[in-house]
Amino acid sequence: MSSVTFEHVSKDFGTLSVLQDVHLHVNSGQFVALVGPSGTGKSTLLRMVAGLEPPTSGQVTVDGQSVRRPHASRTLVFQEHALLPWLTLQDNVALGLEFQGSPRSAARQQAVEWLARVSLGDFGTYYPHQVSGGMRQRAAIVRALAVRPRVLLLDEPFGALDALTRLQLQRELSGLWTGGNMTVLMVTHDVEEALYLADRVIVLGPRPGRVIADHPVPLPRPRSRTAPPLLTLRQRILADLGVDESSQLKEVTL
Ligand SMILES: Nc1ncnc2c1ncn2[C@@H]1O[C@H](COP(=O)(O)OP(=O)(O)OP(=O)(O)O)[C@@H](O)[C@H]1O
Repeated sequence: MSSVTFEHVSKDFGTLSVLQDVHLHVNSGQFVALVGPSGTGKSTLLRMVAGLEPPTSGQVTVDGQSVRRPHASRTLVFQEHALLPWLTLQDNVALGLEFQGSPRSAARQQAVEWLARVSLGDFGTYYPHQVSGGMRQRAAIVRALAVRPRVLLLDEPFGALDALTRLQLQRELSGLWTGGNMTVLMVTHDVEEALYLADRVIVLGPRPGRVIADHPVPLPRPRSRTAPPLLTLRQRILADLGVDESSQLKEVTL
């Protein structure tokens, strides 16, 4: 587990000011969700923690050390799964473990165990194109978890999935995270997903993105999605985002 701090972080792409003076401290072991309108720099913040994008000013630190380049202790999972198509699910998961120095047989055994934790125990020998989108995304998530990163960065990890699969994967991630000690930063457009999973929901305002609200979610897990405190928080977050409640959307995504 590691703490992550954004200290007065700003980011410009050419003349476009994307982030302005973002100040945020994420405690070691915390699960933080970032929500906000499209184009406010949420993915850019994750890429900065991953070491893929430097801030224009300010700094991003992990455990007090300035992030300068990618490191295996910080893993990024995208919306589009990034499994290697020429490897089976089992070998995809095992690969990261082998990079870390596990002997091949031990890595493959661990990969089987990880896949079983997300109901993919019977699919280890399948190639990515032979399984569904939800199954691929599950495999991508356990591939990231298997190497036991200190910081897990999730960029709309369930965004491309149908609603039912998304709910199922949210439940699985909640279970996996409770058992694994790591710091998680997750970007999502789904306020309910943020409230179901996170310890804290950070709201970014319109571009140039900055933190406009920071809501703790003081509920133990597993959570009921309809718990009254969550519904109250949801209303507050939607108000922060300027979403009109009268639209009566059953499931609100931004
Ligand atoms: N490498 C880049 N070069 C130029 N512009 C970029 C680059 N990366 C991001 N941007 C711009 O920065 C802005 C913020 O992008 P980013 O993907 O971080 O936003 P976001 O909040 O994650 O958006 P969304 O919610 O739509 O995914 C966008 O206008 C995007 O075009």
